[in-house]
Amino acid sequence: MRRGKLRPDFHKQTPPCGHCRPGSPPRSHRRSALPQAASPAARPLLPACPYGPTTPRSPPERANRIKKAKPMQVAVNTSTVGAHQHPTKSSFLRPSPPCRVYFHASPRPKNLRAIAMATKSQLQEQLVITRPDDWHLHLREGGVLEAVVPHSARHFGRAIIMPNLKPPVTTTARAVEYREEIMRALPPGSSFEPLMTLYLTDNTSPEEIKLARKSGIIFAVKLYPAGATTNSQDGVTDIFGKCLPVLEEMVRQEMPLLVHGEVTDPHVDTFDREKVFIDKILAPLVQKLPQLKIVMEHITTMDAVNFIESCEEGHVAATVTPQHLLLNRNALFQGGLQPHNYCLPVLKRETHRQAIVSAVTNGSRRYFLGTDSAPHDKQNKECSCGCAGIYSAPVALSLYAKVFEEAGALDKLETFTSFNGPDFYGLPRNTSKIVLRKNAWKVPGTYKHSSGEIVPMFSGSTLEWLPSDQPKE
Ligand SMILES: NC(=O)N[C@@H](CC(=O)O)C(=O)O
Repeated sequence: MRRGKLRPDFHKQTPPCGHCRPGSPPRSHRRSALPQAASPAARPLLPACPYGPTTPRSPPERANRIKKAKPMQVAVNTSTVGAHQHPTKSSFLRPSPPCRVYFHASPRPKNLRAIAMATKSQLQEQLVITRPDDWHLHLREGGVLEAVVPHSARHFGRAIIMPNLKPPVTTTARAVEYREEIMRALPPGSSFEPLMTLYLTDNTSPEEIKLARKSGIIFAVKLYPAGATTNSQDGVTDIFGKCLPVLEEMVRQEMPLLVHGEVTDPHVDTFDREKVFIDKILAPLVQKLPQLKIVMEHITTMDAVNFIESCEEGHVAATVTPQHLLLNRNALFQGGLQPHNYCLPVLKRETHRQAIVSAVTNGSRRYFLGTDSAPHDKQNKECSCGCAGIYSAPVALSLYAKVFEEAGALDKLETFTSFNGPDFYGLPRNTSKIVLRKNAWKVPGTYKHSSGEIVPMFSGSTLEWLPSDQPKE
């Protein structure tokens, strides 16, 4: 395959999950799907429900269910998936019939299994990994910035800072000012490094890209299709026309393009906007400028996974958020409208979530951590026209660890959180470490800022994998 060219079978790939037939499991799912489906813990997280606590299935009941299943057959009840689940008061939440997924696994000798379990239980106590970076972060300005930046700075070494402010960060001069504001808001002694980005418009000039590269503080340019999401009204309307000279300069300057991958055509169904963007914009862009480094931000579909896999490794990559790994679109409606699970691109159906989990937990170098942590004031989320964006910075690491643990892939977590991002951007990996302890901790209900409060993802829930700077003695 030549650099930047799409594989010819890109549009014909087998859906990786939910439709597998005996004898033909997609290769990408054989390893990760088995432990994920077989493990009773392998279900998306269920945060606090306004209707009361959820009732988990008792362990013996789970064991019977697994024992009764025929060999090589694992039942996945898709009705258990969603941010809120309430079996005891759920006359309105009728379980859908289980979706059967078939796997072929070779029998493993018992002693190997015992070794694997022992290793797993040791790993569960404490994980020490290279300090992660966040390759997609919204910090905002003023009081909100001051309230949220300590959460990112506590766990992450660096972060790619999104430029969708009001007005957006379209020039190097403005990026320098914004960076200074971020540095002033950091807790004393913090070594957190903001990696700044420019907001691409139809009027961005190639000279601005040269300036950005020279500045040494700008690491990428962000493409928002005009009208796609929060503060994107000044975004791009003519990528292959007005923006082409800028993109060509970005190739020369080796400046990555970060893409919000959704079309804005109101006639395209919201749930199809990512796929249509790939077909109409991204795939042609990769063909046209095969040397341009592109990050498809916050991917949400198996179409995006297939696209990323079809591209030359090291040229096109993707960030993945905790919400798109843990939640499907049921989480938007479970027990009533859930504004704090609303982000863009919107959560998709379960088969897409599974495809993304499988892609990131197999150790691939094409995917890296990008929380898309996007704080909005509570009032602007819980209102008649709520903002898109999930505030995940304080919980993100715990959630990523949960995803990898449930996929039986904790050994791949560090690659995703701490290696793939810097390797793609051509930056050194962090040298300091962070510890994740298997300790239960409760997510605060809200975080206060100067003029209001922010509700974090999974607010009020109990999570495991508490991040800390200090290894246990
Ligand atoms: N993710 C979101 O839903 N919102 C982001 C913008 C974005 O990345 O789409 C925001 O800035 O609020």
